[in-house]
This record gives sequence, C-alpha cells and structure tokens, in this order.
Amino acid sequence: MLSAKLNDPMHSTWTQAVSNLEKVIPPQNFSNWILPIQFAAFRDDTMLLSVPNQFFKEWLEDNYLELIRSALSVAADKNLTVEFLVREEEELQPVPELPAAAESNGTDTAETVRVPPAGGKNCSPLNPRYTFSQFVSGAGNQFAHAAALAVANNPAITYNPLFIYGGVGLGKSHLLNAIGHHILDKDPSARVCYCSAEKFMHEMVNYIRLNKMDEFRARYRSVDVLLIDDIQFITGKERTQVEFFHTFNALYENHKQIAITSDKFPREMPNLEERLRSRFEWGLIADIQPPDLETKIAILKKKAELNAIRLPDDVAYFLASSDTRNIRELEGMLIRLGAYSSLQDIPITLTMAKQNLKDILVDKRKDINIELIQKTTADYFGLKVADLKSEKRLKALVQARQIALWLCRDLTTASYPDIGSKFGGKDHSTVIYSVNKIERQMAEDSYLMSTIEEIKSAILR
Ligand SMILES: Nc1ncnc2c1ncn2[C@@H]1O[C@H](COP(=O)(O)OP(=O)(O)OP(=O)(O)O)[C@@H](O)[C@H]1O
Repeated sequence: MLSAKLNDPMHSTWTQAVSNLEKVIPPQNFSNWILPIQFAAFRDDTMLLSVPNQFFKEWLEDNYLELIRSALSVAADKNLTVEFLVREEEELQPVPELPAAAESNGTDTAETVRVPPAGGKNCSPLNPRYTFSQFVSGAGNQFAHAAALAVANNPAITYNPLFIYGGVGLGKSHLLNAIGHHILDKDPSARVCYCSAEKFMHEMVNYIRLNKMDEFRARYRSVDVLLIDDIQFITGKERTQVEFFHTFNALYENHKQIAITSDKFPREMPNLEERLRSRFEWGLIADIQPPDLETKIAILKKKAELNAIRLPDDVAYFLASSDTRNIRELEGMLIRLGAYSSLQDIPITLTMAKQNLKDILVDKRKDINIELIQKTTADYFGLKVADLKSEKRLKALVQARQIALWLCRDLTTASYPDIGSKFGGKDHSTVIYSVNKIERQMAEDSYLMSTIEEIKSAILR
C-alpha cells in the first residue's frame, strides 16, 4: 500500500487544497467526504489520494473530482490530475459499508444523501443532486425525460422496463436517480434500489466468495424499484448476466419497476445473451442525444444557480459553444471556474474563463487558423474570402466580416494586429470594434448566437 509521506512537499499542497476546499464545500459534506481523504503519493503531475472504500471512490469521482482537482491545481499553481486509490485494508472487506455521510435522518435536502432502504444494503444512495427539478429538458433529452417522469409517476404500470441509452455524460444516471427520488417523494416506504451494473457484479462475486448467494438474491429481489446504471458493463460477463436475468424475471413477475441505462441500444450491445436483450426491449426504449447550444446554456445556468456561481452570459455562451457535447465535462469547466473565482476571490469573466480553461480547450482548437475561419465563414454566407478582406461596406458583408473577426479572436490565440493584417491589413482598432460589437449583439440576439455556433461547428469539424 502507498503510505502518506509527510515530508513530501506535495503533502502540504494537499493540506493547502483541503483548506481551500473547506471554503467552498458545505461543512457537513466537507467532513463526510473530504476529511477522510489522505495524501498517498505524487507522480507525474498526478496526485494520488487514498480513500476508505470503493463506494467512497465512486462517489467522489461523480461529485467532487473536478472541485478537488481545481483546489489542488490552485494550491500547486499548475494543472494537476487526481486519482483515488482504495485503501487496501478496507478494500478487502466483502461488502463496503456506507460511509458516515450516507447516514441521513431520512429528510432529503439538497445536501443530504438518501440512504438505501432496509434490505437494500447492496444499493448505492441516490445522488441528491440528480432530481427532476435539477434536470433541464431540451433538445436531445425531451423524450427520455418524459419517459422517466411517466415511469416515476406510475411505477410498473406504464413502461417496464424503461431502457435509457445515449452517449457519455448526457444525463442517463441523472434521470435514473430522478426516478428513484420521485418515487420516494411520493412513497417514502418504497424500496428503491439504485446500483451500477459494475457494483452488481462485484457484489455478486463477493457473495459467491462468502458462499452467501441466497442472501444476495433475496436482497436484489425484494425491492420495489430496481434502477441499474450502465448495464453495458455486463456484456461478455456470463455469470453476471445469468444472475441479472433471474433478478429481472423475479422483479418483473412481481410487477416491480425496472429501469436501466446503457451507452448502447440493446441490439448494439455485443456479447449480451439474447434472452436479456429481448427483455430490455419489452418496455420502452428512450434515447438521449447530445444537447444543442440553447440546452447547453440552460444547463450551465441551472448548474451555476445550484452551485451559487455567478456566471455571466458571455461566459455561459463561451463554455456552451466549446465543442464538448459531454455535459459532465461542461459542468466540470463551470465548477473549475467557480472554484477558481471563489478561491482567488475574483469574478468570472470571459478573459478569466479563456485563460483558465485554455489547457482543456486548446487541444481541440490547435489546428484552427485564420485562413480556415475565413474560408468557412465565407462559404457559410456564400461569399468569397476576398470579400471578407475587402473594404466593401455592404451590410450583409460587414456582418459576415465582423463574425469572422470575432471567430478568429475566439478560436485562435492570434493578437488583434495579427488578425487585422490577415484581413487585408485592417487596423487593430477595427478588429477590437468588430469583436466587441458581435459580443454585444450576441448577448441580445439568440439567432445570431446560433448562426455563429453553426459556423464554429463547421470550423471545428
Ligand atoms: N439535462 C440535464 N440537466 C441538468 N444536468 C444534466 C443534464 N444532463 C446531464 N446533466 C448533468 O451532467 C452530468 C453527467 O450526467 P450523467 O452522469 O447522468 O451522465 P450519463 O449519461 O449517465 O454518463 P455516463 O455514460 O458516463 O454514465 C451530471 O452532473 C448531470 O447532472
């Protein structure tokens, strides 16, 4: 096992990060989730931190990874990555116990964790942040959202099973948790079990080892609602599939609700037993597609509000128009800006955001140059690149030129004079004027915003 080296200079970086985190995490969560973390080692810009058990690790990864990373990067004054290691002695326990934080008094506030019901020891607590009220419905997720609500309102009556599939970080787990919360809000005695397919498998293996499979089966088969996340994990794992098949049947026959998420459509899941595949298709299959620009902005605003982060509109637009479609990544950027702003006591501005996120965004944009922007913008408006460089003052032409100038500033690191020189030798003050003008117009004109978004996507493609 890696042991904490107190004389390691990075140990004090961790100590500094902890005191930074204390300023931004509510006290209860801070003592539940941050204090038990120990410094283990530091290698190649990666901080290795040890945590009590696997469940704790997963929880941190889902909820605090980005914040911890930001606090560490601020303390170390450079970008670091973070990895959590399960402390060995605890890893060997057959079934990880819930850490203290999971023990709540049953009242579910935004900061408390919903404890799995009696008999649901194998289940994970629901994520308190993943409720319907915190979910933004918009292009891409409307259908899955409506389906999840229908199931939550009428468990085991409308659609059984509900199978939600879609790409990484698009809100599948959020909807699955929201179903659980909603059912518990209406009936606190309901036995709701939320669990990842991976956890299902690990626990099965543990119970086999302990020769207690009857107990395992009884636990999973005595719930009212089974919410299984990331079912794709069981592909190719025969024994887990068999066990899951029987659990599924037992629940289904007893009119219990089953909801499943997956990154693939059932027919596209390789190495999945046919009988399971067909069961996944018995109920309703709902997909989640990547969000459009407006939905991304709405989600960012909602997250900012929930995390008490002051997010100006231009920064929300800047983040949303980055080419990331993964909402988790988008949220990570927001949390990082929020942490930086609060730790350094400075407001979030567009300049600060660009500076702070340049390492994250740079890779995707490194091949973008002014010529590409000119060509793509000209094509989009049916103009010639020479028109953009010219002095012609036709209204449509002027706006296309100003958009191209704004895109150069947004997508490249070129200076104002450099950009001006590539647009027929324009003065840097003309470039500044154009960039500011487009920025002001975008704040008021969502049509212009989406036009620019389309051009940007074409450039980044
Ligand atoms: N429509 C939405 N409204 C609000 N938040 C959202 C929305 N969609 C996704 N999120 C947020 O994005 C993050 C990632 O979502 P989630 O974990 O549910 O994704 P996932 O599809 O289950 O990803 P994975 O495939 O990695 O399991 C979460 O913090 C979630 O709250």
